[in-house]
Amino acid sequence: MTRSRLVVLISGSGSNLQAIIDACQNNEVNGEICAVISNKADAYGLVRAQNAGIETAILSHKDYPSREDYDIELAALIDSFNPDLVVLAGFMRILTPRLVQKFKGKMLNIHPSLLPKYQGLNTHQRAIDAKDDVHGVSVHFVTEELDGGPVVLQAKVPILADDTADTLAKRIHEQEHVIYPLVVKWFSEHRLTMEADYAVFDNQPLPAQGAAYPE
Ligand SMILES: Nc1nc2c(c(=O)[nH]1)N[C@@H](CN(C=O)c1ccc(C(=O)N[C@@H](CCC(=O)O)C(=O)O)cc1)CN2
Ligand SMILES: NCC(=O)N[C@@H]1O[C@H](COP(=O)([O-])[O-])[C@@H](O)[C@H]1O
Repeated sequence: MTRSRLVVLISGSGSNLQAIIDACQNNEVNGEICAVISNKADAYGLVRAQNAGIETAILSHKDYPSREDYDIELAALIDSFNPDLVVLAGFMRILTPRLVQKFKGKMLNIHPSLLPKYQGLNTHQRAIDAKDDVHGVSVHFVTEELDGGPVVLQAKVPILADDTADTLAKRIHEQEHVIYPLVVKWFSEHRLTMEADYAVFDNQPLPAQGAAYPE
């Protein structure tokens, strides 16, 4: 089966990018990352991509007068790699409806909350401040509504009494690196559609290789 062409967008450390790089390199995912695009020149994820021999591009939003102008350029850059899937992995820019519509159904994002709770930023601290006992992470399709697209897979993580945003984020990151490659794998095997509702994993043991995806 032809490998899915992936373009990954980042703004920072790129640990989710690294998880997907590793999953592609060990053939857990039938995909190849054609390019990594960052809006930040100092994103460590660019180093991760270069170390893996993956083409990188920097497109700074600060170089454009408006969000629309930036997204026109970003859409053209993404398109130039002819992706089957666009993966937002810590990409910290809100995308305009025009760009979202161009890639709708083949653009995923990972968000550090159990959507629809805590859309937006600073989710870990907000969950702690609300005295929630459970938090988590969601992989969802990207739509015009910020963090409002159909959720594909979530992982739940308990909030411990002595948790800080940093200690909670560390445990959430661990689950991110499990579920994001899994969802990318399902997409590369043509098993996902925006129209379906998928299950939520309560961090149960993940399906055996090749098992059916959520009922
Ligand atoms: N149209 C959409 N765009 C984006 C989505 C989406 O679902 N629909 N997901 C986000 C990812 N994201 C949370 O998961 C997110 C990223 C960035 C922001 C934000 O407020 N960005 C600010 C700048 C913040 C900064 O530079 O640190 C901004 O764009 O002005 C909120 C949520 C990606 N885009
Ligand atoms: N709103 C988007 C958002 O906050 N995404 C979050 O950014 C981090 C990126 O880490 P990484 O650069 O190490 O993959 C991840 O925790 C991801 O959930």
